Amino acid sequence: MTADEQKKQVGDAAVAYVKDGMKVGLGTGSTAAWFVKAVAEQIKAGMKLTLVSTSIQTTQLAESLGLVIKDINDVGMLDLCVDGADEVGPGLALIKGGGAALLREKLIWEQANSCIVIADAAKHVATLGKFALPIEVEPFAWKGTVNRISDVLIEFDITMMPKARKKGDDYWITDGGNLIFDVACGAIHEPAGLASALKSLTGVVDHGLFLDLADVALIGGPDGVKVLHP
Ligand SMILES: O=C(CO)[C@H](O)[C@H](O)COP(=O)(O)O
Repeated sequence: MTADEQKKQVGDAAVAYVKDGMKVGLGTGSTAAWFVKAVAEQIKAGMKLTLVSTSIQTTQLAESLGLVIKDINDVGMLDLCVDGADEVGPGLALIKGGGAALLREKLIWEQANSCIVIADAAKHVATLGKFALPIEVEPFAWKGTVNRISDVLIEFDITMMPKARKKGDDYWITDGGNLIFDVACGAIHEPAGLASALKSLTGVVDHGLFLDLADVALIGGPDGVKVLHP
């Protein structure tokens, strides 16, 4: 079973958690895209949902399928958010942001009563950190911010320098107008400590560690979908 087949498998499986009348957050990325397509099928079949999106990319996909995306500020608390991840670790600690949507994703996740992460089997790991940790940085005075990030990383025995994400020759700019720096951590032994240390830095808008946010993980694989809880 290919990774893409597993992504479809979990995107389709997540629809079982969606009930008529719910307010639902749509994640970003190739796995979440399968969920968006499955939601579009449900709506075509008559289900009524209020939808919000975690990125311009997802909004464009949803609208191309005929879905209506509401402004998050007009809908209050969400019932559910379904999104992909780059790594799913112990306790459903996650690395997200491979698609550079981590800030809007985290905002939507934190405004949802329940969050489901969907991923193919390769994303399920024993220790977070093989996937480079994305950090979203305010562009003004970014060099100073990156120096402060490097100092924090050293405190956590991470010696790799943050690397600016680029699109061709240009810096990658997020939907919110910020830069992304990726850190090849290797292994993150203290995710909670690292998350709060990074978040405390002026100039760091947010980072891709999603801790204590996922309620359920659906992991794809040849033997079917595994359902994990923290
Ligand atoms: O966090 C994300 C975007 O910011 C994505 O959910 C994550 O990168 C997984 O993407 P994919 O499903 O394409 O592997």
